[in-house]
Amino acid sequence: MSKRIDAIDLNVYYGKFRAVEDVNINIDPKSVTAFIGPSGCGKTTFLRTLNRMHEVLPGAHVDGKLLLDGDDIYGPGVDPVSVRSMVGMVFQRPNPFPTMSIRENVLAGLKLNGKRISKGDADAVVEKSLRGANLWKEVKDRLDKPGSGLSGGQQQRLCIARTIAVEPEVILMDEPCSALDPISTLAVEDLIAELKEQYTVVIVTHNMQQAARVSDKTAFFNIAGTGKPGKLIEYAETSQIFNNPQEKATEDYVSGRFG
Ligand SMILES: Nc1ncnc2c1ncn2[C@@H]1O[C@H](COP(=O)(O)OP(=O)(O)OP(=O)(O)O)[C@@H](O)[C@H]1O
Repeated sequence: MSKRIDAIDLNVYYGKFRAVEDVNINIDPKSVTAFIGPSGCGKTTFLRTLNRMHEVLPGAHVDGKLLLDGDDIYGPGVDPVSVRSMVGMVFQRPNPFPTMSIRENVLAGLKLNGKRISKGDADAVVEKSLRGANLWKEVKDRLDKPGSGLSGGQQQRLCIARTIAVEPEVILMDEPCSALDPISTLAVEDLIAELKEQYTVVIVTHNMQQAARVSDKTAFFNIAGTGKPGKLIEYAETSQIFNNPQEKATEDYVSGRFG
């Protein structure tokens, strides 16, 4: 339930504009990897290539290879929908479906994938996913109430439960705590530490303390100037990136000298 990711010479475009240039990175299964870097350096753009979400925009495309346990997700005949069921995504703002109950929200991804399951199996998926998202105890007595009635932090954990319910191999998180208060942030960070026991987790964060707290490895992206592509500058153990970076740009960024 956890796959390795290898990007090989990956370039990412919006039409003719190359937003991210020549990324080579190897991400281990059952680990947390943080993407950091200044605004506009392509963190989110690159993250969205990992489950083929990037290409849903008109003109957006990639070249290079993106291997999931050795299989190129951009290979001929690969169905992007099946890629997205293996590689789930959690967004910046919690986005539960507002008219659906908590229970329906957890099951929404499965239904979208066209899976038909019995009530008993659905109950088991709901409980397992909410437990996996550290939310079960808080909501078990109100599963039929709207998901939108939860706090922001609970809603984000509900979105994580919805992601887990489809049993992905990889979970991508795009600034998952940026709309949350510190206590909810801590709950999601604790959860990320648990998720890596089963999944490959990749998180974009602007919060360097958060990257230092939750990730095993950190990738620092940078951009030379407006209109230039973002590049992966340095990728290493998180402790090395923060305590002993090899590149001056990394050191300047993590020490707060720019960005
Ligand atoms: N839909 C789009 N169409 C065209 N260009 C885009 C689009 N989305 C992003 N870009 C451009 O791609 C580059 C990378 O943007 P991206 O959002 O990936 O950076 P980021 O590092 O995630 O930034 P931030 O930290 O501000 O979220 C930027 O130059 C941005 O303007």
